[in-house]
Amino acid sequence: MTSPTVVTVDGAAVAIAGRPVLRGISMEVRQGEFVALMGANGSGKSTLVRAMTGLRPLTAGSVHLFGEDLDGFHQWQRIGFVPQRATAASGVPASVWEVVASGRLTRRRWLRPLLGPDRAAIRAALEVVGLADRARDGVTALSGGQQQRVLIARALAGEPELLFLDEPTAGVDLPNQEALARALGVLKDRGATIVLVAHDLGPLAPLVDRALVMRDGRLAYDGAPLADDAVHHPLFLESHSHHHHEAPRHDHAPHVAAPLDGGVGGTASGLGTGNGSGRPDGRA
Ligand SMILES: Nc1ncnc2c1ncn2[C@@H]1O[C@H](COP(=O)(O)OP(=O)(O)OP(=O)(O)O)[C@@H](O)[C@H]1O
Repeated sequence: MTSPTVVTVDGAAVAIAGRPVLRGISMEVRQGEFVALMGANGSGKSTLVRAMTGLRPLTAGSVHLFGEDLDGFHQWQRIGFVPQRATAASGVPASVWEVVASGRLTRRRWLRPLLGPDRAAIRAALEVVGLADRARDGVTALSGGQQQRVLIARALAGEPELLFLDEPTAGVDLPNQEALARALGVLKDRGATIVLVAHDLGPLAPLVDRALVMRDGRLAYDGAPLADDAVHHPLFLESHSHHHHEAPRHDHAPHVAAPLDGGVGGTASGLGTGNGSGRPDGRA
């Protein structure tokens, strides 16, 4: 049985200051999938995640979350989002507990005190990221990698069914990357759907069901996870020009074998497509 689709992007385009940044993006994410969104700097990964969460308006196409058009979407308590290069320490100094508790806001009634289930969810989220013993500490006392884990815990405290993370491992040391991978593994085991932007997968690699690789604002690959070094294949590197004055032409997109060429709508769920036939180097 196929799992329901939780994210559907259809013909999406985004322009920033008149410049096309995303073009012709069509893809789906199914319930319970762990999808890695990869590609070179500036290829449009963050913009796509922002478009999928309604933070960046589309200039064409549509995004549906849980089958509902983003324009009318209101079930935000089902969604978690950990933005790029966010620092848990920005603004007023707060304790680890307070930052994680703020992730519970979407589940609480307005101005009601934290209830038993809220406290339990916050404690559980801190356990998952391995910071239960640091709850009372100020976030500024933590390392960058630990702060990133606090942000993951904040997203987990909302008990999201669908979690977006933008480069959670960037600038994070290996032990913290491993802790993060464990936390995301717990979430995956609970059945959550995860869409994660990453440059290199590192310890996250075993969790990834499917990779999407972007190049110049387009999807260049959708299929079985790639080895980290394959993503640096010339096919996925940026074109020489960073200016996009010309109308995009389809024949500029790298030709990658199935599964992108496969199904109707150009999407492959990755369920049952993991035969390696979509490797950019053409090797099966
Ligand atoms: N707010 C903005 N204003 C102007 N240009 C932007 C803005 N946000 C993104 N861009 C441009 O859109 C393109 C895609 O950027 P985006 O951040 O989505 O790429 P990315 O793949 O996430 O890159 P990185 O790995 O560096 O974060 C880049 O050329 C970037 O300069």
